[in-house]
Formats: sequence, structure tokens, C-alpha cells
Amino acid sequence: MIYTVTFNPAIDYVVSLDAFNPGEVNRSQSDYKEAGGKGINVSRVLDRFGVQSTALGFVGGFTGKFITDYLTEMKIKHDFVSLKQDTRINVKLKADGEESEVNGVSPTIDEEAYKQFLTKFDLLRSGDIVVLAGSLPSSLSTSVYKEIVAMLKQKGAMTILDTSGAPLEEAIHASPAFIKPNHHELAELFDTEVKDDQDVVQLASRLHQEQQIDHVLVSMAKEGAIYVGKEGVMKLSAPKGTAIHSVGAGDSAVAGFIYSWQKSDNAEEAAKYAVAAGSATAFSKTLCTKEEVELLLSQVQVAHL
Ligand SMILES: Nc1ncnc2c1ncn2[C@@H]1O[C@H](COP(=O)(O)OP(=O)(O)O)[C@@H](O)[C@H]1O
Ligand SMILES: O=P(O)(O)OC[C@H]1O[C@](O)(COP(=O)(O)O)[C@@H](O)[C@@H]1O
Repeated sequence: MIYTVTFNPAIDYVVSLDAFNPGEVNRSQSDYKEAGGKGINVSRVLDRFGVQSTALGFVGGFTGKFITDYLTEMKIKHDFVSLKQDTRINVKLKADGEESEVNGVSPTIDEEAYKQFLTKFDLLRSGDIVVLAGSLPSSLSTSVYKEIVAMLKQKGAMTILDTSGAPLEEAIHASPAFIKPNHHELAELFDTEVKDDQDVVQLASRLHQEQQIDHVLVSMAKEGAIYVGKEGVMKLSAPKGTAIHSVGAGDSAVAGFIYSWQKSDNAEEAAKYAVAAGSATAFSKTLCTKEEVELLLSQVQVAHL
């Protein structure tokens, strides 16, 4: 079974206009709303690949209901803890040829709600995959991911972590099986600059060796990704294309890795699929489909470093 965990889901409100003029009334040319947040997006992409998962986490208010209704309609299983406050709304603004984001304020998760959430793992079985993804609301300790990774590993689960900042910095010490920082998050993690592929390889190798993280996939947007892990070190080029909407590209890469890993048990195949899935999402209006990913797969070149 695959579980995805989103502590901080969101309605992604995607607004497009030719030009954004600050201080003036701007009217969108088109807009739409999607159920977002990193774990939820992983569940949505897995669903598009024909793989079932259960989305866990916290939702609240009318915005939370939008998310559960959305998933129910797509027949994606979910089992969220209900909060009193509203789930946030994240604005994704596409204007002047650029994408900007304003991510909203998170609802509070109190101790009671957190305890309730932990009971969702009572049925977890050895070999299950758990994806922990996205930011943590400020009401929670930044050590939450570290504690959950340690607890899940004891139960024999494969832990996949996609987060940034202090929660990532702490959780790497619990050795999750897979992490997918982008190159900015990697640089932030080591409080340094990442200037070239060599820097990425050096830092990712430290995560693999010193923290015993089996698979480190560093995504680099249109530059593709670098994999450092059990199956060596490789650079994967991204397919060429026009980026339309890159929100969710990272989440698609995570879903792509899991999907292919489950089938092949081969990290090179999985990393290739991850890159193709990320690019397929970047090249489309919303999250990728399996057909879109498979059309791009042969364009992902792998160079062993
Ligand atoms: N402009 C782009 N062109 C081609 N592929 C892209 C582009 N942006 C993202 N991708 C694909 O999506 C993956 C994840 O994107 P990235 O932006 O690095 O992640 P995140 O959204 O987590 O920051 C990349 O490894 C790449 O395969
Ligand atoms: O939890 P965070 O870090 O605020 O990120 C949430 C946002 O990230 C997304 O999951 C997209 O993530 P990626 O573009 O990294 O794949 C959005 O759906 C959501 O609005």
C-alpha cells in the first residue's frame, strides 16, 4: 500500500494574465482551482498512472471540503484529520512570462489532531511506502518528519521525503529511503552555493554516504536531475519543450520514481521515469498523464558520472 501525507494541503488557485500591474485592478484571463499540496499531488499523479494510494494529512473548513470532494470525485482514497480552521489557498500567478507563487497561511494542528493522525499508521504493514511531502504548519515542531520517518522505518515502511528547510535538515538524520530536494533546497540544506553539477554530486553524495539515504534525486528544473544512491551517480537530462505550468513538476517526479521503482526495482529506470514525469507536468496545463510521460521517456539521456 502507498500512503501520501500532506500536513499542509492547499487549494492551488492558478491565475493567468498577460501582464500584472501592481497597484492597479488586474483581471485574470483564465483561472482555475485544484486540490494541491505535495503529498496530494503525488496521490493524484499515481492515480493517473493507475496506482492506488491513500492520501493522509489534515484538512479544514470549506477549502478542506473542496479538497476531499475533489479526491472523492477522482476516486482517490483519503483519510484526513479534520481541523477547525480553513485549509490554505495558494495563489499561482502566471503573468509577464513568469510564474510567481503566494502560499497561504496554514491552519493550526493541535496535539489532539496530531495524535489522531498518528493512529492512521496503525494498519501500516512492512513494505508499505509512505510519502511525506511539503511544508509543515508552524504549529508543529520542525522535528515531526524526523520522528515519523524513524517510527515508520521501525515498522518496515519505505519512507519517501520531499520537504525543505529545517524539517529536511532534521529528518535526514533519520535516513529516509528517498529524498528529492531541488538544487536550491540542496544548497540551503548545506548553507552553501551550488554552482555546477560537481557541487550537486558532492553534496548529494554526502547525503547518501553520511546520512545513509538510499536514493538522493536532486531535481534541477529544465536541467533535469542528478541521482546519487545505491546504483551509483548519474545525470539525467530533461526533455526539451515549452514549460506551460511547472507547479507540481517536483511532485510528479516523486510519483514517477515510486511508480517505476515499484515495477522495476531499478533506480536508473525510476530516476528516468521521474524526470520524464516532471517534464510532462511542466509541459502541460495540469499534472501529467501516463501517456504524456511515456512519450517523453526516450528523450531522457542518462550519463553515468
Ligand atoms: N522547464 C522545464 N523543462 C523541462 N523539464 C522540467 C522543467 N521544469 C521542471 N522540469 C522537470 O520536472 C522535474 C522537477 O522540477 P523542479 O523544478 O526541479 O522541481 P520542484 O518543483 O520540486 O522545484 C525536473 O527534474 C525536470 O524533469
Ligand atoms: O507545502 P509547500 O512547500 O508550501 O508547497 C505547496 C505547494 O507545492 C505544490 O505541491 C507544488 O509543488 P512542486 O511544484 O514542488 O511539485 C503545490 O500544489 C502547493 O501549492
